[in-house]
Amino acid sequence: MGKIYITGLEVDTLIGVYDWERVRTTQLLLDVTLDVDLCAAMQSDDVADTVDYAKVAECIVDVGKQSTFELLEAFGSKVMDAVCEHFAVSAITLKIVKPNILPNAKTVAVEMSKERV
Ligand SMILES: Nc1nc2c(c(=O)[nH]1)N=C([C@H](O)[C@@H](O)CO)CN2
Repeated sequence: MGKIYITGLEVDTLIGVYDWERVRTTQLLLDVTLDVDLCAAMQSDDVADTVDYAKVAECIVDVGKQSTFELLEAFGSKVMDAVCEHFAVSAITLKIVKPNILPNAKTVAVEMSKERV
């Protein structure tokens, strides 16, 4: 086994509870950790034998373009479902950072994880 990380992935999406958040998209920053079997690619040096992190990033950006959730939790659930559906990961951990949204905090964030059943 092994892990693949994507950090600080910029994802624009319509998200938020309040009316003022729903008139334009917000940029979120995502940290993604994927549990992946890396053994084949360690031997073959072939991207076809692993999870291509560029394709995962593309998939997540697409989810953002298509989503209109209120809560980070619901958006995160959709992201994890999409990654587990399209890629050979045994688990995913996702941290979603929403910067500059509270007047007295730099960022807010939620973290969640999902294991393939
Ligand atoms: N646990 C959460 N709390 C809140 C969320 C959220 O997504 N998860 N969102 C909001 C608002 O949309 C926030 O961005 C502005 O106050 C509030 N609380």
